This record gives sequence, C-alpha cells and structure tokens, in this order.
Amino acid sequence: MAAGAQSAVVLCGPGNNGGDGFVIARMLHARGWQVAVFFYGDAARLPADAAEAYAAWQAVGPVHPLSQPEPDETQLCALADVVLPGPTGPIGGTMAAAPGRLVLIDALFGTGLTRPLVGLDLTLRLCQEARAPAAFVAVDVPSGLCADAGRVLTTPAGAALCLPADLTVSFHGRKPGHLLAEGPEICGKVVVADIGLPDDPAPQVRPVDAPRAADLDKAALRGAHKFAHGHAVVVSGGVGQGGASRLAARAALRIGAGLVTLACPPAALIENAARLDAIMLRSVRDAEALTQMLDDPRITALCIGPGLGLTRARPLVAAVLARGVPAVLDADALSVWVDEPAALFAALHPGCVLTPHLGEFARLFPDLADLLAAPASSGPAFSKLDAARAASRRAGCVVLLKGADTVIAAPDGQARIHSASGAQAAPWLATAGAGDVLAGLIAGLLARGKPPLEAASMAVWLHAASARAFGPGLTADDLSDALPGVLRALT
Ligand SMILES: NC(=O)C1=CN([C@@H]2O[C@H](COP(=O)(O)OP(=O)(O)OC[C@H]3O[C@@H](n4cnc5c(N)ncnc54)[C@H](OP(=O)(O)O)[C@@H]3O)[C@@H](O)[C@H]2O)[C@@H](O)CC1
Ligand SMILES: Nc1ncnc2c1ncn2[C@@H]1O[C@H](COP(=O)(O)OP(=O)(O)O)[C@@H](O)[C@H]1O
Repeated sequence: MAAGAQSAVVLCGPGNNGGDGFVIARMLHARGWQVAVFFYGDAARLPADAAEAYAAWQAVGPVHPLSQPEPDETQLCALADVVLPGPTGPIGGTMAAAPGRLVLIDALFGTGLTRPLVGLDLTLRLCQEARAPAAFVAVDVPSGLCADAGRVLTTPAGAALCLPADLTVSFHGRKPGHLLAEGPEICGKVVVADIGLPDDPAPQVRPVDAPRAADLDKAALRGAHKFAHGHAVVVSGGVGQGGASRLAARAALRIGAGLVTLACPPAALIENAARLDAIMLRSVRDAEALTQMLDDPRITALCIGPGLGLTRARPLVAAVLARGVPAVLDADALSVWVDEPAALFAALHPGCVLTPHLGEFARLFPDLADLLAAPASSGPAFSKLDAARAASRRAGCVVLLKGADTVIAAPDGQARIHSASGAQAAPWLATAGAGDVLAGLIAGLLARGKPPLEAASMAVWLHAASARAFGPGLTADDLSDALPGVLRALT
C-alpha cells in the first residue's frame, strides 16, 4: 500500500487513538508524504501522550478542525477539498499536486469508544466517497466498531456509523473485536504491530492457533494398542435419524480415537450396520442399557445429541452425564432442556463440552441470548465472548458457541476465539451436518485424552481447515475425508 501512496489524510480523534494519528502524520511527513490532518476534539482535553503528539505535529503542519459534536460546513468543505475528486481549495490544491494514491487514516476512536458515532455522518460519508482508489487504514480498530465485541455501536434510533477499513493496524495483539461478529469484515486485513509491550505468557483470551503436529501424531504412542488412543461412544437416535450420529462417529475415528462405537436403539441396528464398517455398533434399548454399556472402564469419551431425537433424550443424557467421563453434548441433547436448563447444569461436570449454535444457546441461556441480540448501544458492548464465558460459568463446563466466529469458553474464564474470516474463511461449513462432524471431532480428541478446552479448540481449527481444504461443493460427509490431508500438513 505504502509503495504507491504518497499522500495521506489523517482523521484524529479526542483520545490516544487520535494521538497515534498525530504520530503517524509526523512519520509520513518525515518520509516526504503530503499529509493533511483533521482533528475531531478539543485540544485542551487531549490525554497527555496525545497532547504531546498533537504539539509535535503542529510544529510540522496545520491541524484542520472538525468541531464536536458536529463539524461545520467550512470544515467539511476543507475535508471535501482533500478527499473528493477534483480538489480546488487551498488544502486540496496541495494534496492534488501530490503524486500517488491517497491513504485515509482513521485515528478517530479506538478501544475507548464509549458510545455510537453521532454528528460524524457527513465526515464519514465524504471519506467513503473519497477519490478512488483511496485506501482506508484504521488505527487499532475502525471508528464506530467496538474493539471488544466486533459490533458497530448504534444510536437508539438504530443509526450505526462506522468507517470500514481495507487495513487495520492493531497494537501488541488482536483484540476480540477484530475476530468477532462484524469485526472481520469491517477491519479488512488486520496487521498486528509490535510496540514493545511484554507478552502475557498465559493470556486468558486468545485466538485459536493451529494445532501442532506433535500434539496429534499417533506416533507419540508408537506401538501402542488401539485402546491407548481411547474409545469414544456416540449415542445415536432411532431409525432414519442416524445420519448425524454417523457423521460424528466417523469424525471421532478419523481424528484418531482408537475405537468408536455407535450406540443405537435395536431397531436402528440394521440401518447403521449397512452404513458403517470401521465403527462398531451396539444395541442400546434405553437409558438403563446405556448405563450398563458405559460400565466399561475403557470408554474414554462420549458424544450425545446429533440425530438423537427429543423423545428419549433426557434419560439418555442423564445416563451419559452420570458416567462422569468427558462428554460432548450437542443438538437435541441441549434443546431437550429448554424448559429446565437448571436441571442440565446441575448434572454437568467439568469434563463436558456443550456445542450450541445460537438457536440452541438461546434455549439454554435465554437471558444471555437476549443480551447478545439487543442493539449494541454503548461500549464495551456485550459480545459473543461475554455470552460464552457467562454460559460456561453457569454450566460449569466448556461451552463452544458456534458460528463463522466461534467462541470456546471454560468456567475459569479461559477463552479461545476462532474467526473463519479472511484467509481462514470457511463459508462451505454452512451446510447441514457440519456441526455433527465438529461434535465428533471433539469427542475423538477427548477420547484421546485432550482436556476439554484444548479438544474443542483443536477441533474447531481442524474442522474449518478441512472445509477449506475441500472447498466449494463441500458437504458434511467430505469433512472427515479432507481431515487426513490437513493433519499431514500440520507442522
Ligand atoms: N496500552 C494502551 O492503552 C495503548 C493505546 N493505544 C492507542 O490508544 C487508543 C485508546 O485510547 P483511549 O483510551 O484514549 O480511547 P480512544 O479510542 O482514543 O477514544 C477515547 C476518547 O473518545 C471519546 N469518545 C468515545 N466515544 C465517542 C463517540 N462516540 N463520540 C465522541 N467521542 C467519543 C471519549 O470521550 P468520553 O467517552 O471520555 O466522553 C474519549 O475522549 C487505542 O485504540 C490505541 O489506538 C496505543 O497507542 C498503544 C498502547
Ligand atoms: N459461514 C460459516 N463460516 C464458517 N463456519 C461456519 C459457517 N456457518 C456455519 N459454520 C460452522 O459449521 C458448523 C455448523 O453447525 P450447526 O449449526 O450445528 O449445523 P448442523 O446442525 O447442520 O450440523 C459450526 O461448527 C459452525 O461454526
């Protein structure tokens, strides 16, 4: 971007984000760029560092005011002179003479955004109509977007102003708002700049990283018996409902569980036997039979929910939870508790992973879903991260809240965010059964002994990577077949 650009308009705000803008203006000027600086704020009230940067810029060039709460017509004309095609005024004249493409730098508001943008409609509209091919660079976070939630703050009338960026340069690390909700789309490409702050060795919230090959390689237990890699049991539904649980079972086996057994009602045995080879089958008539089956100490993880059906779900879920081994609860195993989520929470244990999509989440945590659905009117806004963390505390186990942005939260506050956006986008996952495969992957990793937060995080990454590896035309059946290639490519 910098290679072809030699003129910049820097919009500076009233806080430290604006301070960064003044510094950027000075640095670009020192490199010979033509720079015009516009300031929305009151210089007398700038924080100390920003005031210093403001003064340093003043020694270099003018500051064109954009008064609060609303810039006036003269100020907007000055901005229009610079950013719109065919500039004529005094500022525009200088900028027009500058070669190269215009870069518009948004240093209005960053992490300190406390309320929706008002009075800046015309300013932002002028910028958006800026002379092509202007490039938009946001400092830390595009103005109007909440850095914690990835949501644009809205006024009570529903107005939501924001300046989307082509490039967002953040400091030290990615903020949740770069990864969640509308954040990825509004931020464009996100680059993290090191500003010399010490790394937190164990941050509570971080993006999901690619798993390490060594953590998944079966060679770590070279020569070991299949039982050393764990035995996962997937509890299935009745006749004609087994597809979802078969998807989960195949995924559990592919991710390396040593054995996988599908437990289904007697009537569904033939259907499942016709479709499964490497996966074992067990006829389980009811909860009592399931309890007996689960008595086997070699069973190391359970998965219940995909294709389960609601009619027999409660006693079967209760039997699974009573066994006390790590368990994934998905789909019907969650929805069946809509009238009585507290009964589920009382039975859950720390080895569980709940994998709701937003609809299932709303059945178990209606108050949190309402908060998430309410307009984001002040910063920091309630986020998917807040929702998953609160849910996890309430449930006493890991909660994985699905979507293109997925949050995995543990009761101790640890959380991981996976954003399937940009180069990590996996839109083909929006296909029936993809969630069942995810549940199976988690169960397989739990069976192999991974702790719940780690199993869920690894599974989410591998799930999206498998979707990308297969690409267009993906159906849920393809995910497990794409997984070996993904595993081979891990480093
Ligand atoms: N370690 C660090 O912290 C580092 C921080 N760094 C940088 O600092 C940035 C954070 O700075 P910050 O805290 O000063 O907040 P910032 O986003 O500039 O705005 C606050 C001002 O805006 C105002 N205001 C808010 N909303 C408004 C609205 N809708 N309309 C109008 N006004 C509104 C708000 O007013 P108030 O709510 O107080 O009335 C206050 O005056 C961060 O994003 C990064 O760029 C880096 O340099 C690296 C190290
Ligand atoms: N647009 C998308 N981009 C990335 N991942 C997605 C997208 N849409 C859905 N997913 C993922 O696909 C899975 C869908 O799961 P779910 O909603 O339970 O579907 P199903 O019940 O059909 O299996 C989840 O893991 C979700 O995070």
